[in-house]
Amino acid sequence: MKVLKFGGTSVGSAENIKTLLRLVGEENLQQKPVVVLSAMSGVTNLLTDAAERAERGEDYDKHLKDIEDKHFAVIRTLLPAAAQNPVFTRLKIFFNELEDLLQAVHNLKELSLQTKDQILSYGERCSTFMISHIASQQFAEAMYVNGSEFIKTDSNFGQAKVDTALTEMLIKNFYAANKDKVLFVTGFISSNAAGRVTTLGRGGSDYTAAVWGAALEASEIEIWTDVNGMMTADPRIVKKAFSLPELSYTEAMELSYFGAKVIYPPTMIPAFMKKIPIVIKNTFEPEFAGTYIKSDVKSSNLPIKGISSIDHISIINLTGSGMVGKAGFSGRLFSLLSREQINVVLITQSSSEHSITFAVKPSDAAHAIALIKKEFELELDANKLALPEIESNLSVLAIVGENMKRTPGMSGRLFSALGRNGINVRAIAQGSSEYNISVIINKDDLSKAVNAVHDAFFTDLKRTLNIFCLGTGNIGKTLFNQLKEQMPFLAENNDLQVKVTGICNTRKMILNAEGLSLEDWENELNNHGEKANLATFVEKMKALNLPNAVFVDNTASEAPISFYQGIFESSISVVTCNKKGNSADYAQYRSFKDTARTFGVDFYYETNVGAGLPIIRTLKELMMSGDKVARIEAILSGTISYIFNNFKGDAGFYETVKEAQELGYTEPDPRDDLNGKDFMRKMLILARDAGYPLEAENVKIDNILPEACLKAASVDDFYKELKANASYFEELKNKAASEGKVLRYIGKLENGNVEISLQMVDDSHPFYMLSGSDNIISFTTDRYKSRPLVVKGPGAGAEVTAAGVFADIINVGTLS
Ligand SMILES: NC(=O)c1ccc[n+]([C@@H]2O[C@H](COP(=O)([O-])OP(=O)(O)OC[C@H]3O[C@@H](n4cnc5c(N)ncnc54)[C@H](O)[C@@H]3O)[C@@H](O)[C@H]2O)c1
Ligand SMILES: N[C@@H](CCO)C(=O)O
Ligand code: NA
Repeated sequence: MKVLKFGGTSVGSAENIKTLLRLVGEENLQQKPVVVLSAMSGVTNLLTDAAERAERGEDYDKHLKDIEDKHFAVIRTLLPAAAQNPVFTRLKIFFNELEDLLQAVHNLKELSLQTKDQILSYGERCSTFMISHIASQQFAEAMYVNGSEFIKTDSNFGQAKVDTALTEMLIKNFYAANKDKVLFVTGFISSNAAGRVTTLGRGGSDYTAAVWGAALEASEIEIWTDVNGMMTADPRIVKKAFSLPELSYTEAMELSYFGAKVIYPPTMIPAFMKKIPIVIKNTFEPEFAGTYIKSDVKSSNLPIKGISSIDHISIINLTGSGMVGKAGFSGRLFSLLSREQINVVLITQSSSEHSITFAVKPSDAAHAIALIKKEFELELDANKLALPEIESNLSVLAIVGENMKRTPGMSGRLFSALGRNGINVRAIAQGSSEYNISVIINKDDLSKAVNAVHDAFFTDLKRTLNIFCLGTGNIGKTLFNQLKEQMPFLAENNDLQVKVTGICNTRKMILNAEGLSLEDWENELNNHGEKANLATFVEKMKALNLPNAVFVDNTASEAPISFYQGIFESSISVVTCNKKGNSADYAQYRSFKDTARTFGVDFYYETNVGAGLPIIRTLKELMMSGDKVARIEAILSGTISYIFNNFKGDAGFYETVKEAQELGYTEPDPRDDLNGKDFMRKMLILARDAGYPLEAENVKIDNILPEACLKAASVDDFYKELKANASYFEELKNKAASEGKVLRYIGKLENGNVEISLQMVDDSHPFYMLSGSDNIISFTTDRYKSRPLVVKGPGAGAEVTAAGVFADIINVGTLS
């Protein structure tokens, strides 16, 4: 059987409670799970506030009312009218008791820890009672359990210590007598020998789950929260942080000791003692595997598991000859602090024993100094000890992982990353277990430091790219073939692995964090994929939260564009051959670039212009190196180029267009090529990259088609009209030929103006000599003034386009 614990957010609203019950329903109900619940989010704070207000003699009615409303709204939403009454009645009894207690505090102006525990207990009791009743609509065997009756503790109110033997016996007996029930147990609360309510302190509901799990030898303890498990670093600081699939208990404790609030370390101890795996799962992304904390973790190639940090600490320095050789000095110091409940975060001592530095919470620092002055009065008076000094505005950063022990060079890597980034280290401590190396740095440097250290330790991973591919047409398919061919070479020569972790087309989609087989992807997608839904695909991609993720858009659709923004914001790079994004409104183009930059990810779209030809890149490098673009002249429609190069002699126009389509040069809809729209998009993107904030309507286009072709409502009609208008095209061709010229469709950008025109050029024109689907682009710049820089070659076709997409993908994370 399993123990499932749901935290405050998971029970925080009607919607979330429904999700929670669905998750419980998906369990194997043959072996009844035990469900441990927290108070609804916000309620514990409201209760604390109310109690403190009462103590000060202030009004607390609004707090009570808020708590009541929160619960009653859920009852009205999730229970049918007929079933509401008993729950309302019971909760009203709870609220009356609570009001009496608060009234008593108000009268006495005194709030003992014992009374406070009693008051707080109503948070868990209300939520759990209510939810167990909602659950009973779904499973008849749902039962409310006041957990305080089964977890027996000492009388240390606020942070009680569990009597394990007695507790385990009580839980076992109770469970045995109620084996057929799904127990909904209040987290956090317990009771002492006299039956008074006690509480288990911070992270108390996790602790409840661990205690029940250990007593019942559960197969697993699932902690359902609102994040995707434990991550390599605080994701608010490190955008590239990713979820860890597995951790040992020690690693999890070290990681969460500093910062990672996912689970409170002591709560793991009961599970650790009985080797029961703890799984951290996300209620809002249940399909995400989460983090397993267990004893037999698979060996991992990660040098460290993560970086944890404490945002704000103070350090206290003690120096003086009084410490030298005095066994027991540090003993006296630290037992004093522990007696006074001051938590010492970290200690370093110089080898000369001349000084001791230790870190505490800033709010404890002044108290610690006062205690030291009193305890060491004699030493201070005799000048054997200097007055203790406090330094504030500091942070702790720690790297954690069991592999450190076996791997030399770990601290070297840590300190060189800090050094390279100009971060000053105030103090260092290495846990004797070698699971943890901690440094104290300035608070202002914390974010930079954690990011730099994350990069330094997880760069190997950078070499695995996880790609999510949209579109399996002409370009998408060719890309997969190229990837398959090239994979062994990349692994061998570039330490690079490209994993296809998702594929989606208009019909089907499939995702797999392990990577999909490139031999068999088509069969996998068609036979094991689910029905395609782009929004779901993107959500699932984000949920997988893989490092170095790249979203590859190989469609010609508008649909994916609206997702780019959110994808960048999830720190995922985008590679696209789809021009629709960059050629829609300027504001959107701008926002894509800015967002990608803010989130430190890449946005590559080389194939938007001239397929695989290095055009976007060339322009970018010209601009970055300070050159100024005076003029761009270009032929950028591979399709029209092919048509003009092959529509000669006896060849018909219609047949030539068909050929271009069969050769894979045209857009999925060839009208986009012939009406100049595709060319317009490319010119617009170039102009924007060259620094002009233009819109599509600013581009002047010469039309090369007769009216009837332009108006064709479908591709079939379009081809019919091309046939019917054969003479129009013949005339064009003959006119050019009679003058010894060729037809060229040429785009020009000059002084922020863009136009595309149909021209007849003779052999003195640089664009005269072209063949196949060639594109040509000439950049006239400050530096390339009298003779322009020219890029020329095939600018359409599946192989060259897929190759351009491929190159963009492998550049992710490596080019700036
Ligand atoms: N052909 C070229 O030479 C060339 C050159 C440069 C750029 N491009 C660009 O490449 C892109 C793809 O062209 P293609 O010839 O491979 O097209 P295609 O029609 O052969 O394939 C498009 C694929 O996208 C999928 N798709 C469409 N809308 C989708 C959606 N909303 N969600 C998920 N999947 C969707 C389709 O199922 C199909 O698999 C186009 O944007 C084109 O402009 C092509
Ligand atoms: N259809 C496009 C493909 C390259 O973007 C062309 O003919 O140029
Ligand atoms: Na290109």
